[in-house]
Amino acid sequence: MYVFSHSPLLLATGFGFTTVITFAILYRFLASPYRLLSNHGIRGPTPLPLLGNFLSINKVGHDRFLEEQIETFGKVFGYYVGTTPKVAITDVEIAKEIMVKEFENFSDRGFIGPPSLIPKALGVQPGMIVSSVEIWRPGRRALTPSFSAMKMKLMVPLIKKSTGVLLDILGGFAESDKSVEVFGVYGGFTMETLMATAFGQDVAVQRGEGDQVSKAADTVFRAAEEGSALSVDVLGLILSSFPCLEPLILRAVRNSEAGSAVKLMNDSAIHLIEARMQSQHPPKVKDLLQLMIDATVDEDNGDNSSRKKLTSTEIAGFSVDFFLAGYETTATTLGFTSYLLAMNTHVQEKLQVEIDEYFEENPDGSLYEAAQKLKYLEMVLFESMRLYTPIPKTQRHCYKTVTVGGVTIPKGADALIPIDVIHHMPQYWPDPYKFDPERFTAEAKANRPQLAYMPFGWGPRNCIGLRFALLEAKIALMEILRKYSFARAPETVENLKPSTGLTLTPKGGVLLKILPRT
Ligand code: HEM
Repeated sequence: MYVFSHSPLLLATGFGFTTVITFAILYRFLASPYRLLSNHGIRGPTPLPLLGNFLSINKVGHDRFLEEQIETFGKVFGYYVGTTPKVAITDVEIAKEIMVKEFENFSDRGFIGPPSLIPKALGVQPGMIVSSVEIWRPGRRALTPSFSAMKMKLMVPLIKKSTGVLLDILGGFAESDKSVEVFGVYGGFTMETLMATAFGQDVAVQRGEGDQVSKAADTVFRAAEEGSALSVDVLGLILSSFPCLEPLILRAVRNSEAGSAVKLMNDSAIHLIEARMQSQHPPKVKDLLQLMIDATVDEDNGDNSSRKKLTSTEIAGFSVDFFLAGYETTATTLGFTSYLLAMNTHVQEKLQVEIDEYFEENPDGSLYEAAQKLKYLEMVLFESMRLYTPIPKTQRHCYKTVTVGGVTIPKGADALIPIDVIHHMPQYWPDPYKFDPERFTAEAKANRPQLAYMPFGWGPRNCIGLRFALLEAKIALMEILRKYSFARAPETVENLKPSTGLTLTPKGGVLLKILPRT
């Protein structure tokens, strides 16, 4: 019996059996997270253990992957990045319920890649973009009045000042007949504007002059331009499947050039804010920084009984946040719009007629009024942001299993709203890749569901800088187009292929000619 039970055959069989059982248990363990969505009736592509659908996403790109799944599964489907469950929502009514009606259950964005890690890695106060609802709510409540239409009027002199420098720079290209890489030029412009407004720093960034802070800002800008070695999807995969690696990733963020630059910006902002708080002489021109210093927030639950000021650390977190959220998005909006105007000269001419007529009829008209009144300018900008959506995706983390529009979204899943995919859906946008500002007449807008267009997101957690961004972009375009026209350069590519990360950027930039208007 003893000898029999230890025969090599039996040993081998026993070993094989144990191995099979071990693999079966391991597979079951590894596959278990992937039952969440199907258990709630959400269909989607088959995930692989640990990787989820990462390989398919990586192979064709996130956008193409989403389009393929819509073809197979319809407007709502589920997939996994690593083990993180995602429910992609391209049904605009369901998106609206998630972003507005069910907001309390979807109040955070959850993990959105590198930006989520920055505050944790650097030990700085998170701003609004990545903060959880407890930090976000009082901050947003305190700062919303700083972005009101009236307060935005105060920003005009600062925006105008950096627009003046932008005009000089473009004028230089017009004179020399050299092609200009517009994305780089606009990056300098939006950075200088944000340095002046959100950091209270008067630095000639566009002229290449810079102090420590603007150099740090430039480092962050370049890091974003070059793209992170760890993409949003790769980081999502690593952290969901191998959470034990988080300390390593945090260390990498801390030691990166961009990480040190953000830390420097944050620390300098604290220094500057504290100096301003102690000063008896607030600045003559109110900037965003001063509005934040002046802002107050309810300490109790909204009964106005006691109000407190934001601390310097909190304000610094918001300043850095506004910088990160505001400079590249507005710069790329201006870049893509300039490209589209160069490629569609009839639109550019119509826009110039609108601008010229307005200023002929209102020789003393303010830039702020003009920005509100010029309808075609807004139509052009809106269509540009539809075609080239600066922030292609947003998301909301689900805290409690809930059924919206007949779809049950399980607790722990991210509801992903692919704004750019919605912006190209043929049922709302016939011939979706055509540039056509007429899609934004009042009549055309009334015939579409509201959320078919949402470049600034939607609901209580939409873009707080919306008014600021539109004002800045409109002022820059008005001032440029009064003096110059954009034109194709020999290097201008016919079909721009932008790359999609957290923001949309054109690979290799865009070269255009600047022509003086006669
Ligand atoms: C054309 C320029 C811009 C575009 C297209 C844009 C777009 C967006 C989008 C899509 C979101 C996410 C909204 C959502 O999840 O529903 C967002 C959030 C945000 N944006 Fe913008 N943005 C722009 C400029 C700015 C500027 C200039 C600032 C600041 C001065 C800014 C500050 C923020 C902040 C702080 C958030 C987070 C809001 C929150 O969580 O409450 N953005 N933006």
